[in-house]
Amino acid sequence: MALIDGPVLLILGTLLVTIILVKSLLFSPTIKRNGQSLRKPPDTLPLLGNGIRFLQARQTLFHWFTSCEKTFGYETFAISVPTLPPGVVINDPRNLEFVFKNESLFGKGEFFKSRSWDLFGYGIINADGNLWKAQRKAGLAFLNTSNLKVLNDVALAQYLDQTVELLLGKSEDGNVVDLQDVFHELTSLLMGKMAYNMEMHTKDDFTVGFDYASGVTAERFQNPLWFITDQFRRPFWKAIRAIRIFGDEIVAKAQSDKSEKAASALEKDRMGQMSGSLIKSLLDSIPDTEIVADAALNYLSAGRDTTAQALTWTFYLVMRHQGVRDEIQREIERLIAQHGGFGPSLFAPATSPYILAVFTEALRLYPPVPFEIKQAVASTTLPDGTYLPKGSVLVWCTWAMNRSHITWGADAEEFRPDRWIVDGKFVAKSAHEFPVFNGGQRLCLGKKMAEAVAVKTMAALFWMFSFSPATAGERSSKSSLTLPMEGGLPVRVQTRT
Ligand code: HEM
Repeated sequence: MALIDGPVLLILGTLLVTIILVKSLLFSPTIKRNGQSLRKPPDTLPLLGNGIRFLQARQTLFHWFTSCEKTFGYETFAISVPTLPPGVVINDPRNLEFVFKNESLFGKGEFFKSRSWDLFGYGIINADGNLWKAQRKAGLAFLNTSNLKVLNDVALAQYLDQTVELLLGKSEDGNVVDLQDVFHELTSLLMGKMAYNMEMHTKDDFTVGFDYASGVTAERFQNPLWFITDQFRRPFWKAIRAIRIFGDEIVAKAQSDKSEKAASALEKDRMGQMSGSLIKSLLDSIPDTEIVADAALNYLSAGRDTTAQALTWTFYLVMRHQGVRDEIQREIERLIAQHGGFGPSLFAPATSPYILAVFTEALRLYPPVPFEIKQAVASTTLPDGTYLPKGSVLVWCTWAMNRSHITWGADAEEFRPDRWIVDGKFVAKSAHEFPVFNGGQRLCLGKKMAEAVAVKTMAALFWMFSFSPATAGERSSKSSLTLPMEGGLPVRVQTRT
């Protein structure tokens, strides 16, 4: 579905043409390579540039970036959208390595912040400088090695038992179950308890509102007139209000937890001691509770939605590849045989190379954060000689980079987990070749957590159940800042005999 249609498109079109004319009179782009202008995608229009293309549905845009990558290979090319600063798309891992290594030259920038402000506010996704440092430090404390062990071995094990119970019920009554919902419930319970000491569910008003607001925010990056059109989207402002109220509730709950007697902490079990440790760290290091609330909401979005979506795409792909399913089974059986039984700490990224490879390969084809946008804080030159004036927008499309034939070979579009295995071991790629978790100083803080949660969940569920799709055909993603599956993933589930 296109983002805008009918008469609205006509009015916006007229407005756009006016803005373009003014802009082209006032501003001439100066992005160059070796003194020459950069090549543009073949369908670039005079004056409108790639503006119309960006109004199209998100999935169509992914395909467009992928076809541009096929046309240009690693060559950096120019894109232009009316009302926006001049921009480039990079596909060469060398250029991305430069961006990751020179974080101070490429900020989130006004382009990103202005669009995501309503949703992310002062949170880490939007923050630069000291505000970013304080939130990152609190996150590092939450995700330290001993906490991760409790999170995986105790909390996840408990919530996975609940998931298994639910699926057992579905296997008995033969009803269809939406696996995306199942995974979202699992990660909501996990993040809610461990990070905030709260019970959170996938159908909570906050979650539904956040999902909707994320979709509208994503469309802002495609619609150059978002600041006008969004004024009339009342459901969006309602959702934003609900999100803010929930942020305040998280902080209020943490403050009241904090004022409980310190002595009671000594009596708690390991899970009790870790519960709420992210929000505690945030409150300890940031005096302003408004910022703490934003930080808490950002962490929730970063940690739970991405992981649930990644698991959904993984199960979708495995259901379509019986050979991969069989290989997962062999790895599970091998580990169980080695250890004499099924235990919660048996399956981890380090012990289960093939399961980790399956998850990583699904992330390659369906990266939960499919685009990244930065803005040049100062004029700079990329390793390939592209000169970017201050303020230029720099985009990389992880979705397209992950399908590059140059990086991944002729079978880049195929789901082939074996590409990650060498001599029986999982071999990772560098962040600039495989930017699914970002890189440099802003490498995703939850990478290890996501991988550990995924491996355990896959092992537990594939050991117990077989899954088959309840609907035919390919699935695609819906509009969002991340990559939720449109319509969820309806499946039938059976216990394995
Ligand atoms: C498969 C799952 C995940 C994927 C693919 C993923 C991917 C990413 C990406 C691409 C970014 C950079 C976003 C940007 O700056 O525009 C990021 C940042 C971040 N992620 Fe993850 N993430 C995942 C899971 C998690 C989990 C489980 C957590 C834990 C709470 C987490 C916490 C964060 C945080 C705090 C940041 C901001 C880091 C910073 O700016 O310094 N992520 N993630």
